[in-house]
Amino acid sequence: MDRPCVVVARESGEATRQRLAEADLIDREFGIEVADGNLYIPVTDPDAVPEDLLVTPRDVPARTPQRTPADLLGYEPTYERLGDVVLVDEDDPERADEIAEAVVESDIPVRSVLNRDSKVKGETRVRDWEVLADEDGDRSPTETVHREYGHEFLVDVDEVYFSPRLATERNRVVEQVAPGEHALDMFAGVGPYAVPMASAGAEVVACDINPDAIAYLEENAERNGVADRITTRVGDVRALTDEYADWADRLVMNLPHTAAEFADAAVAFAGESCVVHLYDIQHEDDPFERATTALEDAAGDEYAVTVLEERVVRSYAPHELNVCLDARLDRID
Ligand SMILES: C[S@@+](CC[C@H](N)C(=O)[O-])C[C@H]1O[C@@H](n2cnc3c(N)ncnc32)[C@H](O)[C@@H]1O
Repeated sequence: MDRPCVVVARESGEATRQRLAEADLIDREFGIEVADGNLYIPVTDPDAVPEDLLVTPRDVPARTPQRTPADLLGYEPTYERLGDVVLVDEDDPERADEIAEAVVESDIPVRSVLNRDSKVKGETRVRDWEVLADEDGDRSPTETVHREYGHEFLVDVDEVYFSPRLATERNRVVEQVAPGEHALDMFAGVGPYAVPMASAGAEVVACDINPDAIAYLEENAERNGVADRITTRVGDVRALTDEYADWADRLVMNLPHTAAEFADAAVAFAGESCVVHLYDIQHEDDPFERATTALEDAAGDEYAVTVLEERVVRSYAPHELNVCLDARLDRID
């Protein structure tokens, strides 16, 4: 029987599949079909599909039902998938073990199950993990390959900060990048902004204080074929203000809680006209005030600050929001 499917060229298939998955539009009762260089992705609600995608009827095969951890447990556990690693956030050790066992027994592809063992810590924002299950003793249970909007990232959550939850937000920023622009990723991690910005044609400088993050970023630049467009630096990004003074057309400042303290460095990096994506975590009452004020104070009468977008990325804690301020700095002659 025909089902509504998004049809897309195979090269853009993974990026489209991810967009549809994030919008929760994939009809998981049917399989994705590859034919004639195209992917046919069954969707639950054709009217909700973004207008730039084409929907067509197609007789795609029904999927054999998969056993999920929830089927085995009788309740819906909370977990995130990062490549073939499953990340659990469970305080009760018995319940954590029960979830890990169900995850391994289920039909989801998994190599290891990790439980959060601390909050993110210190400058590098890395947390401790407890290994609950490790199905392949030959590889590190904390290292995996994560795929996001057509790019792949090798990441070890024991060595570097990484969150798969920001995929849509990162793509929103990357979609604004123009070929040839200078983009400086001030807190780059393993490169989930830097690598796709380079793929979009930007000349990228990526900095991180964590040497392991930069080692992974360099590996990820190679994996995604953009190593020639990314320059890396290890250390406090403020040490680069002379080397990259007046250089940037775009700045990514993804160090929520503290990025606003780096507004002076951002102004030093800014060229004639520079778009800044400044992330913050603030109370819901006025979540953009601190970032806006910090940029305006740092800009002084050297740059005009125009707010382009005030975006709520996600809820962080009760009454606290993770937000992104998009602003443009234009030099005043
Ligand atoms: C929240 S993580 C974001 C990483 C990456 N942008 C992402 O989306 O996955 C912030 C990163 O900033 C780095 N960092 C912290 N302080 C820094 C500093 N002063 N200069 C450069 N990097 C810094 C940390 O090591 C960490 O990798």
